[in-house]
Amino acid sequence: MQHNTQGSAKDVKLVEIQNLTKHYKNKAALLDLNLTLEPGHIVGLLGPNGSGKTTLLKILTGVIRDYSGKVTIQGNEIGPSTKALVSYLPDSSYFSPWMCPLDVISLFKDFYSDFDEKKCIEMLGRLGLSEKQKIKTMSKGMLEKFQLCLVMSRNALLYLLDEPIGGVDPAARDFILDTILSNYNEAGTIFMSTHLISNVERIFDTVMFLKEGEIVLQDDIDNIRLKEGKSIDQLFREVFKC
Ligand SMILES: Nc1ncnc2c1ncn2[C@@H]1O[C@H](COP(=O)(O)OP(=O)(O)OP(=O)(O)O)[C@@H](O)[C@H]1O
Repeated sequence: MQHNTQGSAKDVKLVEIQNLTKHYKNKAALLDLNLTLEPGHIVGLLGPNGSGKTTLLKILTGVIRDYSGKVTIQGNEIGPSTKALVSYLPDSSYFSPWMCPLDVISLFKDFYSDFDEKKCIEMLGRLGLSEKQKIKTMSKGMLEKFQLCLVMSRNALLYLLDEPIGGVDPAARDFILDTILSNYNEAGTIFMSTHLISNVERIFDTVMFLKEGEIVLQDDIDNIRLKEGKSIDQLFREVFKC
């Protein structure tokens, strides 16, 4: 696998996006977006419905390819080499309903050299999930927990999590967030979208607000709280008041 070898490691950003624009037919979902992510951060990607969060995550994953602008991960344009660096939790399930976790784990083991099977099985147990329950019989929250176990069991450089706790009951949310915190590769970065800001903001060190495909705020969470004197949830409600 070819990875970028140009420039010093210090110069190469984990994620670098320049002038990214994505249209669906004639509607812009992302508009001339510029963004840099450094390793070792937990970044919240926040914005109202339809602001472009899923589109941005899908572009970084390589699922969406028809865009303009420059998008690189570790200096490499999005492609097979970057897919190996990225662990992606999509906003919906892509497994066959007849499969059980053990079937999917076996696929992940074959597909990703950085996948830690033992870690995944341990995590399933801690979250109270059975290795043999068919996907089609799982509730939305159970399936979300299972997908999260898979994604967090990779030793990736970039974790892209699209609304990871949307279907999880409130009592389990903190447990899931702690599962995320204690299972990611700390040399990497988590880039996470969520609408459950008050539940999740404690784990972010940086947040960005996306509005109609453009970044309208990006800052360190402590700076925001200091400058604004309010929580991220409160600020979000003010900025995006309907
Ligand atoms: N497959 C598609 N075809 C046409 N338009 C799309 C498609 N997917 C997304 N869009 C449009 O692109 C814009 C951004 O959508 P996107 O799903 O990225 O937003 P989002 O911020 O993730 O929203 P949500 O918070 O509701 O999940 C929206 O206007 C949406 O209608």
